[in-house]
Amino acid sequence: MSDADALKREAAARALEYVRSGMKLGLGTGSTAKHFVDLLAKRVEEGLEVVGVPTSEATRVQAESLGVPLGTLDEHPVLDLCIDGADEVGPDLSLIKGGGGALLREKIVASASRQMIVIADASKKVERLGAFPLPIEVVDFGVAAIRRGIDRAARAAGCEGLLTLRRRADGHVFVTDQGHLILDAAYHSIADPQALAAQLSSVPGVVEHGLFINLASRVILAGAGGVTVIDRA
Ligand SMILES: O=C[C@H](O)[C@H](O)[C@H](O)COP(=O)(O)O
Repeated sequence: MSDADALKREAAARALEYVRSGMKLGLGTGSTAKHFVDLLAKRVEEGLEVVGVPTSEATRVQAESLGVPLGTLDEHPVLDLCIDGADEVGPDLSLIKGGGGALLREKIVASASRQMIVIADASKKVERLGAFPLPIEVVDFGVAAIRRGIDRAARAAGCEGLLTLRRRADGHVFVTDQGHLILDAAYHSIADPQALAAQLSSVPGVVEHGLFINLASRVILAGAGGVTVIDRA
């Protein structure tokens, strides 16, 4: 296991301390959330009773293969706790998510959860969001027009940057679990995430964006010096 991976697992292990028997859990997506699901499965084997609602097909397949009981948001519209990774964590615990393309289901699940705990290695903590390209999920219709709409909206929030259509490693266009496309926006530095979020949400054809504001209640960061837990003020 690489050093970064060991830190991700450490953060995931700490998050498990907040899980109680009987809880309905949102299960995040990505390499850090994968560690959490793995550790959770071991606790389930030992008798912990939980129901997980996965935020992606990848997480569903992993959790299912490890024997974690799963349900849907239709069966459980309110979840006790959602545990997920992040691509960037800002000072007020606002986040950029969607590096793995799961932002839409992740945001729906996080919004349906009483609490969201973000787990990450300490390198994800930033002074200002935006160095990580912001994923924007769009419908597969009129993408050139949607791009123009996004550019206009972003400028109104003080952001400008190249939009890149996400592709898979094999060169094919990346399609999300919901059948949409992703434009990765290189804004570099987002001065007002709330304003940008509102602007992007107003563009027809934008399904969701990777700015998660006022959703994370707690962030667990694992770094060389140990684990830090930060609660939203
Ligand atoms: O779409 C993917 C998610 O938002 C991930 O939680 C995020 O990209 C962080 O992933 P990782 O834990 O692999 O860095």
